[in-house]
Amino acid sequence: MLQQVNGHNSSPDAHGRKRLREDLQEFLGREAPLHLLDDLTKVNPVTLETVLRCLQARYMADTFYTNAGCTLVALNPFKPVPQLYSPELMREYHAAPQPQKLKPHIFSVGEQTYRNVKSLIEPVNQSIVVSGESGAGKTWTSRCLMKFYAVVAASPTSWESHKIAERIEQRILNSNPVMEAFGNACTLRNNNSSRFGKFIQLQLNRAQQMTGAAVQTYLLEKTRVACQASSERNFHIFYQICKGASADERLQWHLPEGAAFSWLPNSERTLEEDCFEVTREAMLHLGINTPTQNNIFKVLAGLLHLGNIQFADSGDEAQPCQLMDDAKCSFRTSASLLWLPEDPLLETLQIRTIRAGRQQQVFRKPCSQAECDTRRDCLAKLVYARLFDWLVSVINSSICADPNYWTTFIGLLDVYGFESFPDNSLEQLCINYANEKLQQHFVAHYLKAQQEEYAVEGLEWSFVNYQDNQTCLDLLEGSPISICSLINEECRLNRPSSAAQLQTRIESALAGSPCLGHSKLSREPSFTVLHYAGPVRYRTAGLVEKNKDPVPPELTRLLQQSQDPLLKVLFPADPEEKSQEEPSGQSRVPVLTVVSKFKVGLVVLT
Ligand SMILES: Nc1ncnc2c1ncn2[C@@H]1O[C@H](COP(=O)(O)OP(=O)(O)OP(=O)(O)O)[C@@H](O)[C@H]1O
Repeated sequence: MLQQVNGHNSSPDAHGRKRLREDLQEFLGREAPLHLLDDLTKVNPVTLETVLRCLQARYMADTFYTNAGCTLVALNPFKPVPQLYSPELMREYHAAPQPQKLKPHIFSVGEQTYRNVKSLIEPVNQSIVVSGESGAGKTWTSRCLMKFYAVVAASPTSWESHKIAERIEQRILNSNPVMEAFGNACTLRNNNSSRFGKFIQLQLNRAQQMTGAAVQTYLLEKTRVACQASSERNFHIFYQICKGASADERLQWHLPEGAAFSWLPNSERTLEEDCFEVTREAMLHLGINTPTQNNIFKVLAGLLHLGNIQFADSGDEAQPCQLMDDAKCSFRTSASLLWLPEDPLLETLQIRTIRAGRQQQVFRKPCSQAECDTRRDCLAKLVYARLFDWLVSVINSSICADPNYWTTFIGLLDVYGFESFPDNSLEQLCINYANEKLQQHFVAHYLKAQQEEYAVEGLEWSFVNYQDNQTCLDLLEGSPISICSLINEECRLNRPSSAAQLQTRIESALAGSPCLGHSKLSREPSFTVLHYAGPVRYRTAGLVEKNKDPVPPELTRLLQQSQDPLLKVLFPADPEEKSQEEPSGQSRVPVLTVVSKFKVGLVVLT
C-alpha cells in the first residue's frame, strides 16, 4: 500500500498533519460525488479513510469495480446485479477500441489480458491473480472470467468447429460445479468456501481461440471429511447426495430419509449449493457416465456410514477396542458400500502393525480408543483425497488440449482467502502463508509496474514505506529457522513432543521476529503471527501430527483389497511394493511433510 503521494510524508510533523487534514476535508467535501472516482490513484490524499470512503460511496451507488492503477478492486455485491455479467456486456468490452477507457470491470481486465497475449509478436502467457479474504468473491470472479473467455475466445469459422469449440468451452465451464461440489464447503465466512487452491490454465491456439484448459489444485482441506468446526459443514457433495438421491438410490446407498450422520453436521440448513442435479449433469458433460457417478456416490455414502462407527474402550491395553453395539450396523453397511472384507476392515481399525529390531519382526499392537478413531478418520480422508485427485485428472483429460493445438495460455489463480477463525491450525497456517506469498508478489510487481509507468511518462515520484511483508515471510519460511522449519524438524526427529514444548520452541527460537505476537491470554498452547491482513493465533496442539499426515500402510493395503471398481482404480495393487509396516520409534520417517510439499507448490506457482 502506498503511504505517501503528492508531497505528503508518511510520518508528518504538526504542520504536515494540519495540511493533510485540510486536504482530507477538501477532498471529502468536493462537489464532485465520490462515487464517480473510478480510479483510486485519483484519490488525494491517499489515506485509509479517503480510499474506504470512495469505495463505500461507489458501493452505495451499486458500482462494484474500481481501478487502482493496473489493479482492479472488486467489491462483493452480495446480491444478484442484473446485466452486470451479461454476454452483451462481454461483447462490448471485447469490441471496445480501448476497453480500459470503459467503466472498471472484470471484463476490462479479462480483455486487456487477452489482448496482451494476442498483440505481442512473441506470444507471452498472462495470468490473472484473484486475491482477497475468504468470501471476498474470488471464485465468483474466476467463474465470470471463464465465462468471459468462453464467449470472446470462441470465434471459430466453420459450423463443425463451432460445435467442437462449444463443447470444449462448455466442458471447461462444467468443471466449476464439479470441483465446487467436491472441494467447497460452508464455513463461518462463506457458504461456498473453496477448500483448495486452484490454478486454471486456459489454452489458446494461434488464432487466440480457447482450445482447452488444465486445472492444477493445491492442498485440499481433507480433514474436513472427518472433522467440521461447529456451525460449519462437510463438503457440499455429501449433502447433495443425502438430499438429492432418488428413492431407488437411497436404497442402494443406504441413505434413508432423515438418517443421522455424525460427519454431516448442520444438514437441516439448505443452501443453493445443495444442487445434486447440477453436479450430475456437469459430471456427465465431463465424460463421467452414470454408472461411474453412482459408484462415486456409493463410496461417499460408505464414508458417511464409516463416520458413525464408534469404539468402546477395552480397558486393557492388550485387548483391542470393540465396536459399540449401536455402531455395528453402520460398520457392516460401510464395509458393504466400500466393498471391503469386514474382518480385515475391523482389524485394521483396531490393531497397529509395527516392524522393529534387526530382524524387522512384526508386532501387532491393539490401538487405544482414540487411535481407532484416528485410523477411521484417516481411512476416510485417504479415500476422499484420492477421489478428489482422480476427479481433477478426469476433468483435465476431458478439457486439456493436445499440446500441438495451443501456443499460449491465460492463467487464473484462485487460492483460498486469508483466514482467521477462533481456532486455527495447520490448514490456516498454509492458507495464510500462501496469501503472504501472493501479497509479496503483488506488492513487488505492482510497485515495479507503477514505477515503470511513471518513468515512461517522465514523472518524478517518491515512494516511501509501502507495507513489505518480508519479515512475516521470514518468520514463516525463512532460513535457517522459521515456523515451517521448526514444525518440519519435529516431524523429522519423530520425538514425543507436547503442544506446550512446541510453543516454547517457536517463541524462543524466533523471539527476534517482529511478526511473532504473544498469546499470553490464551489458555491453550499457541503462537500468534502478525500477518499483513491481521494477527492470527495458531494452536500448536496437533500441528506436528497434521504436518506428518501419517497414513498407516495397513490402511492403504486394506483399500487395495476392495472389490469396488472405483476403489480399485484409486488404490491399485502394487506388486513391487516393499513391506511397509509402520516403522518403530527409532526408524526414520519420510521427511516430505504437508508444509514442505505445500512450499514446493508455492515456489512453482510464483
Ligand atoms: N460479483 C458478485 N455478484 C453477486 N454475488 C457475489 C459476487 N461475488 C461474490 N458473491 C457472493 O459472495 C459469495 C462468496 O463469494 P466467493 O465464494 O467467490 O468467495 P471467495 O473469495 O472465493 O471465498 P473463499 O476464499 O472462502 O473460497 C458467493 O457465493 C456469492 O453469493
